[in-house]
Amino acid sequence: MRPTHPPIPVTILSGFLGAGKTTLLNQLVSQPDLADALVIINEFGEIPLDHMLVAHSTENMVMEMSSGCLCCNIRGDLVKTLRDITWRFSRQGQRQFRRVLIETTGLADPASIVHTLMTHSQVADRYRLDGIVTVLDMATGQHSLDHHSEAVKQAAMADCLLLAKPDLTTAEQRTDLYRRLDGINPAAPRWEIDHSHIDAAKLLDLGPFSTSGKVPDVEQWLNEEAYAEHETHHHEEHHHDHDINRHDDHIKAFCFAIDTPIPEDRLTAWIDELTAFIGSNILRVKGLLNVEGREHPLAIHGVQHVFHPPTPLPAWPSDDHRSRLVFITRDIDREVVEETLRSLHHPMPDRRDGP
Ligand SMILES: Nc1nc2c(ncn2[C@@H]2O[C@H](COP(=O)(O)OP(=O)(O)OP(=O)(O)O)[C@@H](O)[C@H]2O)c(=O)[nH]1
Repeated sequence: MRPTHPPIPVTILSGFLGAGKTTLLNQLVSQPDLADALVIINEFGEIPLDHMLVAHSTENMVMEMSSGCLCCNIRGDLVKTLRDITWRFSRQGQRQFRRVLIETTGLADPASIVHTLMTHSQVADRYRLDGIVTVLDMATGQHSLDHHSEAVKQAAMADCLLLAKPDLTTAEQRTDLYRRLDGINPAAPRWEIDHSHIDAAKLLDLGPFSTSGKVPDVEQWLNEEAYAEHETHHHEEHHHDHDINRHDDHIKAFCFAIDTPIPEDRLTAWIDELTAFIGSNILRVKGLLNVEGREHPLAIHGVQHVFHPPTPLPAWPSDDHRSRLVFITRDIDREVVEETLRSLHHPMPDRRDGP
């Protein structure tokens, strides 16, 4: 039977080894905004050290998953944990938490957790992804991005980037990292967190869903202006034969706008086509769509070949009623995605970056 409660928002906290996730978590869980959050921690090794650190510092309920890497072999454990916590952490039939935070290991691929959340029959109805928050060490971030594709993927998929250890970072390192992140993930808000200080509210309600009566900031969620700006700069830099993103050339970020309303059946066919042919190389796709016969927009978002079902929004966020889509891809050029979009409409999409 389908549960009648609204799905529980899940925040995924990712970040490369030693980036500062646990320090951040210890600071976050003492904040009132996370008083109703259940934290799930996954850590390598026999001794769940991180678990103890958090448990001793707060009164929040904390779960620990069995040791192993969340990205590969224990998705079954994640399903079991997500399934069981709803009754294990209930009192008199009342669930004692309203949201979940999952801290992943430094090597985890966030996509794997998102897939479990969105597709597994035992959890997909009960939970929804609220956002992927990625912590990046500002001092060593360049090195991690140079040498570890996991770090690039974690940064590219993020809805929000937390830049840790600014006190250990030179002005030059900071500038270089920001420029590089402009290429990998131009739109995610970036917050520098000195000794993990950040208001937890900035990391919550990052998706296109309304929670606790709050109207979601869909414009901020999509932020297609950041993609358009990035494409323009990227093009100009190529023009001047100076590509600051040379190490990340396989990551592409771009956006499209479509002027005419999309027939709903074509939208379904397009999602199928996209996921079947290039799904695994789409790190992130988000869209606000004007669908024929609907007064209000549909929000879509996907991570690799998994799409969240299109979500009707209560209103357009502005007077701009065009469909807008943003993509972060790996080894997939803009033109390839553009070609698939032909099926959605007859005139070609407005190419927002000019050339
Ligand atoms: N100087 C400085 N050190 C920090 C800051 N934030 C975290 N650290 C330190 O960075 C180290 C790594 O932090 P952790 O929170 O353990 O990092 P993690 O991402 O959980 O690490 P793993 O679990 O190993 O992946 C710790 O020694 C922290 O004290 C900061 O803003 N400034």
